[in-house]
Amino acid sequence: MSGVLDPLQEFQAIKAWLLAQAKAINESETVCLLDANARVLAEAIHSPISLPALPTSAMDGYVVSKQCLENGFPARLPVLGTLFAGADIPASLPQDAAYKVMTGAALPGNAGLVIPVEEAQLLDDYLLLDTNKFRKSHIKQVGCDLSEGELLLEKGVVLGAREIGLLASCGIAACPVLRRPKVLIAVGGDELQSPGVPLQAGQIYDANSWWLQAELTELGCEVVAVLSWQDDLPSMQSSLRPRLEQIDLVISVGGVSVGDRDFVYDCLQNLGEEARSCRWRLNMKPAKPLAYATWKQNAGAVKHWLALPGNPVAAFMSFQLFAEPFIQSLSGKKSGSKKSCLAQMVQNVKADPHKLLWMQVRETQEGLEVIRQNSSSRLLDLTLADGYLCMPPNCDLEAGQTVEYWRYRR
Ligand SMILES: Nc1nc2c(c(=O)[nH]1)N[C@H]1C(S)=C(S)[C@@H](COP(=O)(O)OP(=O)(O)OC[C@H]3O[C@@H](n4cnc5c(N)ncnc54)[C@H](O)[C@@H]3O)O[C@H]1N2
Ligand code: MOO
Repeated sequence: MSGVLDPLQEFQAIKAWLLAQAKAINESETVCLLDANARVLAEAIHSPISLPALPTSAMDGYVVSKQCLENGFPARLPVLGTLFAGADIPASLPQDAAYKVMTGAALPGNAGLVIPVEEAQLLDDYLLLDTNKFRKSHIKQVGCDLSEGELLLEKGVVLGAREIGLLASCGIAACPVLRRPKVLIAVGGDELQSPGVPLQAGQIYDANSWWLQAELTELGCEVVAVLSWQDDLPSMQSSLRPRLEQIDLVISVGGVSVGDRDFVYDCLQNLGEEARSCRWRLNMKPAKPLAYATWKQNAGAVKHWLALPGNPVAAFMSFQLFAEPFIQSLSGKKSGSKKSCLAQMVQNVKADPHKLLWMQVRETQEGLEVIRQNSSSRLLDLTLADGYLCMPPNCDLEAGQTVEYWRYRR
């Protein structure tokens, strides 16, 4: 793909090709509403009931029948009792009397008007209806919020508080959701040490498996295991192979470049006869090297491997640009793509003459500010940033210019 296309087109083409490989996992399970948060709906859901199911008072007040209203005003009506939410409903309202009524109380079919307490005139326990001023009935008619059979949620919707509330309001206690993608995290390098353990000379702390677990959990994946490989191919293969049966996706970080001990692509090429693998060195910074493989395991299940670069910021950007949308597709999410925002630049920023740059940006009162270092390893930049923007080669940015950027989830 490279060589013919400019860096932005090349990036877009690779991303589109990768996303075309990520078919939604087509297995579902039923979960109760409490466990449905952040899950992806496996089927469209229609309302089994109308809301409200009966005419209902929208106010605390007095209710009179349609016949009362036809009788005309002025009228002086005795108040026979009170209708409460959840209590028994009279079969019909009388034509010459009123009831006191509370918000949410179901009403008989011939209810014509609810007069809110604040607007009602009472004399000696009689309701006085002496004007024609009542413009609103304050009665919620059957199905005015939802009618039976109405589409509530489409397949692929990610369930959150609003969706769960809607389902609960229709009496739905459990719903079908797609199985979460099962992901294996693989990081490696002889230099890696776990946080919490003192470093030996030449060692560094493993950062990648940690942010990656946080990202994957937030995206609704099941992280099946976190493996750390040593820098030799046989041990890498022997630690990974037994795990491949039980996963949908491997995300590896590191070992994908051209170093003497970068064995990840060798691993990708040895995943079985039907395996297909690709590697790229994109003309961009960060997130230059990338590799991908897909293969079928014994039972025919399709598996994927996304190999991201080891430099932590490069890996993080590679995750944002490729892995996150890939996982959204795999998860069957209806609207997986990150929405962009617009803002005005605070300062001038020089583009690279040849490469596409992904720049970390911070939102300020004055506008959008670029965090200038654009380092592939400085994780501090990510914590200072609110998002990132794309600078194609030679496309300098000027102060005051409106630019598109993508915001991090938090
Ligand atoms: N001759 C070339 N060398 C390099 C190129 C190139 O095009 N030609 N590309 C550079 C770029 S860009 C990147 S990005 C890196 C990617 O290399 P790898 O994916 O093979 O990653 P490693 O070599 O394993 O590690 C790179 C760097 O990141 C540190 N690292 C690795 N894993 C972790 C981790 N889990 N937590 C924290 N830090 C980690 C590792 O120690 C290295 O410093 O290649 C360049 N080289
Ligand atoms: O992607 Mo490397 O991606 O510049 O550090």
